[in-house]
Amino acid sequence: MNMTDIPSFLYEKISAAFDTDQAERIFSGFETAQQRPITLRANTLRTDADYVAKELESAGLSFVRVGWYEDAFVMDPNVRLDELRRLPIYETGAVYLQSLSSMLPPLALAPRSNTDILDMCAAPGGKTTELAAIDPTARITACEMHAPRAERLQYNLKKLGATNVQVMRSDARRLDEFFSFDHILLDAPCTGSGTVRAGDTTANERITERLLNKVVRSQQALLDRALTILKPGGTLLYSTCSILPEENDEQVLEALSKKRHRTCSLVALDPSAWNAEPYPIPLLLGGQPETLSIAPTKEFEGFYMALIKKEYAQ
Ligand SMILES: C[S@@+](CC[C@H](N)C(=O)[O-])C[C@H]1O[C@@H](n2cnc3c(N)ncnc32)[C@H](O)[C@@H]1O
Repeated sequence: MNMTDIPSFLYEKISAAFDTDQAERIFSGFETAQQRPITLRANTLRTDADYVAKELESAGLSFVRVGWYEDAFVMDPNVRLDELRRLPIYETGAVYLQSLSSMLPPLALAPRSNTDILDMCAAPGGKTTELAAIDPTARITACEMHAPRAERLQYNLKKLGATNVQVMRSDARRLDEFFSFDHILLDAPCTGSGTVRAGDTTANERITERLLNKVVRSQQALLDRALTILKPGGTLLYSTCSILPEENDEQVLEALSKKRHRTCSLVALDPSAWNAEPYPIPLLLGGQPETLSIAPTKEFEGFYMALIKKEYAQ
């Protein structure tokens, strides 16, 4: 493989953070990502997965259903975006184009029914709408700081029929302690290092030390706030589409080491929940045993998840 196809900063970071086998897996994942097929989620707020399957078949678009999630579809590599976008199921919000990795956090959070949920960094709303579909009885607050992205979020919520969601256009780092939630999804801003495709000429300018330092600061502040406004007895799912330990395990362990968060601890995520064929999740090895790092592959973006529980104070 030609290493000049991978951003040089990222190449060095990955080589330093992982053993040779895992680093090679990541680099070859970036290579095969060039052929990543389109994936989508049936939006059960509008329809069900069998109806989506029938509509795709009658449009002559081939797909494979995913073993661990009945609403997930992997399209044949020959299916083009414009073919999908023309379909009534796309126009009416019966499907949402979403990567397989990014379907995992709402499933891993697995909210109890009829609870208060905060999606802290929500736009464009893939995971918000998935949460809304998982539990239409939930009261979901979707926070987004950037105005144009908040508008996109609002648009997607309406299109997909997620009526149990309130949008809050604010900086989630400053959410008042007056708010509290049973479940929080913190899908943090990140370098996007897991989504790199070899040969992407813009990635070298995008993924830099400066960006890493900026997102690490923001992740720290967001995680600190999330742990503060999580209700005792509640759970927080932290995720990034990065594979760098600075944004993932190191970030989570640093937050949990703070005295003020002593009632919070990691809950082990069980990878066997997403092990079914076809498309079992490809795990990266060597991280914290309770958390999950997903290797970039042809079908999956590199991704990270950690689940945290807050106990009642003694
Ligand atoms: C990784 S994206 C979220 C993707 C989204 N969860 C989804 O599944 O569609 C991170 C989002 O967080 C927003 N963001 C970044 N910093 C924020 C902050 N301090 N408060 C609220 N939103 C923030 C960004 O504008 C971006 O839309």
